[in-house]
Amino acid sequence: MDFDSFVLAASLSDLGGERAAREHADAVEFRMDLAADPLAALDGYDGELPILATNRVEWEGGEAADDDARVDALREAIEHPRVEAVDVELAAIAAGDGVGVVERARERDVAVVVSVHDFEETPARAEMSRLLGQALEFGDVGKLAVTAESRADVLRLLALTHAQTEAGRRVATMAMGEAGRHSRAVAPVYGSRIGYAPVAPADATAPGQYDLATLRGLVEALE
Ligand SMILES: O=C1C[C@@](O)(C(=O)O)C[C@@H](O)[C@@H]1O
Repeated sequence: MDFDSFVLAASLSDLGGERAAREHADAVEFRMDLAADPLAALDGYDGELPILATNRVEWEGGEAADDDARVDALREAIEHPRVEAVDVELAAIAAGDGVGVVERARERDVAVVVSVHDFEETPARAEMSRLLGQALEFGDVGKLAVTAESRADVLRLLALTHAQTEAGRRVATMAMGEAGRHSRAVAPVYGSRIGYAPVAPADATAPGQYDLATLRGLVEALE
């Protein structure tokens, strides 16, 4: 996965959902933290879509405990031939335990998405810019998911997305929550490289997500 252009990822906790995702998605985001036996699921994967592996830690909105097992599982996932990208939290890199994942991904030629989530607010532009700058020191893509409370929040995120893209940086941005919902359709217009969507609305992995078919339709219509 090179993220040269927009990638729509179907967020799945069960890789069996790939069949239903195929029609609209470019990739699967496998939420390992939400799966019962993620490494066995990877071994049994015979889908068509490439996999972005995420093992989201609990303090960043996921369900994985913050222990060695989480990071070890991510490292093992990288060895799987269909895993073409891996998500590592910037905070995990800063803490040190994410560094080995990035290094192994580099050795395997697996793309690295370094992510930051803010479940409270949309920070000031300078702060968002700083976070993406740090993420891009380690990742092929810097991903920033913030929480919007107003249209002004979304505008700030979109303006930043546009500026980063114009400067040749690969970023993925989205505003979580109701007020930010439309950002998921509009941010790709300004250069955001990744969108995330569940196949069915009930399986949303973040607040404000559209279902996959809807997001594909919106992104296509705005292209
Ligand atoms: O980091 C992200 C982005 C996301 O939080 C979203 O807002 O769509 C959804 C997650 O599944 C994914 O890992």
